[in-house]
Amino acid sequence: MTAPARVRPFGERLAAAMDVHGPLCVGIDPHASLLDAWGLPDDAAGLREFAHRVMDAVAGRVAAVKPQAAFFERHGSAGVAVLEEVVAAGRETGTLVVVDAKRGDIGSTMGAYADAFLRDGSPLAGDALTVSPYLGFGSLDPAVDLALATGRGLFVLCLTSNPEGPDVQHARTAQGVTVAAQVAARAAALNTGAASLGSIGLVVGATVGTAVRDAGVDLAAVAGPLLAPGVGAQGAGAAELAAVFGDARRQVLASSSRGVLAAGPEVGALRTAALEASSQAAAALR
Ligand SMILES: O=c1ccn([C@@H]2O[C@H](COP(=O)(O)O)[C@@H](O)[C@H]2O)c(=O)[nH]1
Repeated sequence: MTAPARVRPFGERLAAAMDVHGPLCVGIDPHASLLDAWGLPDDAAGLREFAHRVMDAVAGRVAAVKPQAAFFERHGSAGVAVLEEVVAAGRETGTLVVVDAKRGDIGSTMGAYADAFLRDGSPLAGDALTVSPYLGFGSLDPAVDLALATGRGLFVLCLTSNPEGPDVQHARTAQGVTVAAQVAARAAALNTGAASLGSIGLVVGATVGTAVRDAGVDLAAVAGPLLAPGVGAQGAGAAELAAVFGDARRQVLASSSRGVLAAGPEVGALRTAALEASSQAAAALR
């Protein structure tokens, strides 16, 4: 009997993509204001044109794209269909797709989210999904299991880029460690034995300043990818990336949405902005 083909883990695929293209993820966040600035209607047709222009500009040229599910869901089922098209375009062009849906629920419901976003054959299943551990890290088990079984990945919210995050993430558990440090330790345990990067990553905002140190989070020990939103529109740049991530900088996938999308609507201008952001991230993180 032949052994089943081994699926290549997400972490390995992401490490390879970052080696080729640099450490940038382009966020696809079709804000109503951006649709307007691009001369597109704030409806599913406008959304579709926007999303395809971004994919035309960056697919095969950056390590990953990150469609923000909320901006697709606000257009109802027609918007979700466009999200499915983005996922399909990523598959067709060999571009990794991180679906930023930040799912998190009790374990039994988490199984259904995993089925939607991480199961082979699901039209919403990209290469990785953002998830929230704030119903308890163990509630994510169905997503962890399915991601690892299908060669997909997770990015678990750890230290988010918004100013409200520390209220929860810097709080201390009964064991005396911060919530963020505990999230990081759980991710590290899941990446034990991974060949290059593990497939269970964290979200750590590039805007968090000294929070990694303040909250006692050991990012290098995670041995998985670190998705770093906050680059561009939220104010972080090369200096912040280098300062926040220190010794863990080789694990970082910097993420910029509006910072790149503001260059639209022309495909060439979007591509130039993305490649420039990618070079800057590479220089900051090398
Ligand atoms: O801590 C987090 C987690 C996720 N995000 C998401 O990233 C983008 C940021 O967009 P910009 O236009 O580059 O500011 C957006 O989809 C957020 O939901 C984050 O910003 N911070």
